[in-house]
Amino acid sequence: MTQTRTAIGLMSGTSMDGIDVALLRTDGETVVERGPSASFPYDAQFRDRLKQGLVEAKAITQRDQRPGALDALERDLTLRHAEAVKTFLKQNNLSAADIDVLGFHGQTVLHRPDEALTVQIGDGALLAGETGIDVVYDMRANDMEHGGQGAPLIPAYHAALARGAAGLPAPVVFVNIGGISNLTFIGEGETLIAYDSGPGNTLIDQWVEAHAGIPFDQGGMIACEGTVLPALAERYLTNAFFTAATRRSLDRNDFAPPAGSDAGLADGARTLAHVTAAAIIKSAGHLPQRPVTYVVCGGGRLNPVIMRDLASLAEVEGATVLAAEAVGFNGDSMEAEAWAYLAVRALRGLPLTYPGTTGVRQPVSGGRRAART
Ligand SMILES: Nc1ncnc2c1ncn2[C@@H]1O[C@H](COP(=O)(O)OP(=O)(O)OP(=O)(O)O)[C@@H](O)[C@H]1O
Ligand SMILES: CC(=O)N[C@H]1[C@@H]2OC[C@@H](O2)[C@@H](O)[C@@H]1O[C@H](C)C(=O)O
Repeated sequence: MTQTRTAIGLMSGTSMDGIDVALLRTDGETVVERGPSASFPYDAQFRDRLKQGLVEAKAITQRDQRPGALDALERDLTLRHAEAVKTFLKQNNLSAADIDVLGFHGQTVLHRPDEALTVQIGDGALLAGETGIDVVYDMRANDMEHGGQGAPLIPAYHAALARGAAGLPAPVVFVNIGGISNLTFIGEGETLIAYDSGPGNTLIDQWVEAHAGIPFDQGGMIACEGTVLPALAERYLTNAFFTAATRRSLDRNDFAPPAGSDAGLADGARTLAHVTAAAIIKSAGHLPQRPVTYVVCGGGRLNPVIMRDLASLAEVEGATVLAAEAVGFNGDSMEAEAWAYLAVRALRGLPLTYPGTTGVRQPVSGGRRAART
């Protein structure tokens, strides 16, 4: 029998809102148990440092380079993850000895799949030393080295969840609406197809930050006061990303927010919420079959304006949209759970990605290991 391991996944996503932590018991194939989860938000000052880090990362040509303040940022980001792990363990009456491995995503500061360059800052050895737990990190690189897009990596976990959830009307598509959105199609015989589907919340976040000084449009309160501006929406939805013959993964900066003169605050937020929903449906048009069910995770599912638009666009195609919770999953912690799952797969040398999920030449494992000291 294969060993069931207890893993903690750590995700700092493209929204740069904080660290999601989740515990998972798994053998790397079956999800034996989804455990507790928590979020540790970044303060405004640290978010600003991360944003500055994205600017400095543009100078990177080799993935181990850390120009400007990136070196210090990597260290501080890692120490914040270590603190998050320690607090999480304490909150759940656990000790380091109870955990077999940490799956550490780090923070993507640069993602250029066309140049086979993806950079996640995060020091695995430092995290292992600080927490006393083995770490698997840098899980995107090997996929890229084998011709993949380096993203998305969550599909293997979506497939495991779908296997354990009897009665989900198929074909099912998992949608993650984070800073960027991505989707995973699970068809007959576990056919797995996945790709980034477009801008998620990042345009909305940048828009309301610039024009209202707030980090995100909580509950879609601003968007629901506005009207969709069709010309502005079309500017995004006619981007070559949606019509290209092959799917490519996105960098946070691939889509820029509108100029201040393009819209008022509410109309801008409303239009961008529509773009988020319409981008998903448009991208789903590249799938071999129309989905019957969309299961939505990520922070975007908490914006009712996005969810309403997504539901009405899906309905036209005969599909139903469900928040992850409606089918018993946790939409906030799914990515962190996935990183726990992937870490255990990496320990077993099992594939993390497949030709259908990242375009990699053959299924490959990945990740680097750092042993506890
Ligand atoms: N209550 C809410 N109402 C509206 N939007 C919300 C709410 N909570 C979170 N969000 C949105 O979700 C975003 C965070 O989503 P999430 O944590 O899934 O992203 P991420 O993991 O950083 O991104 P990615 O999946 O691209 O790596 C926030 O920046 C915000 O835009
Ligand atoms: C390079 C990178 O960090 N990509 C992220 C980003 O955020 C969402 C989307 O773009 C996805 O491709 C990926 O994260 C998810 C968790 C993944 O790899 O599955």
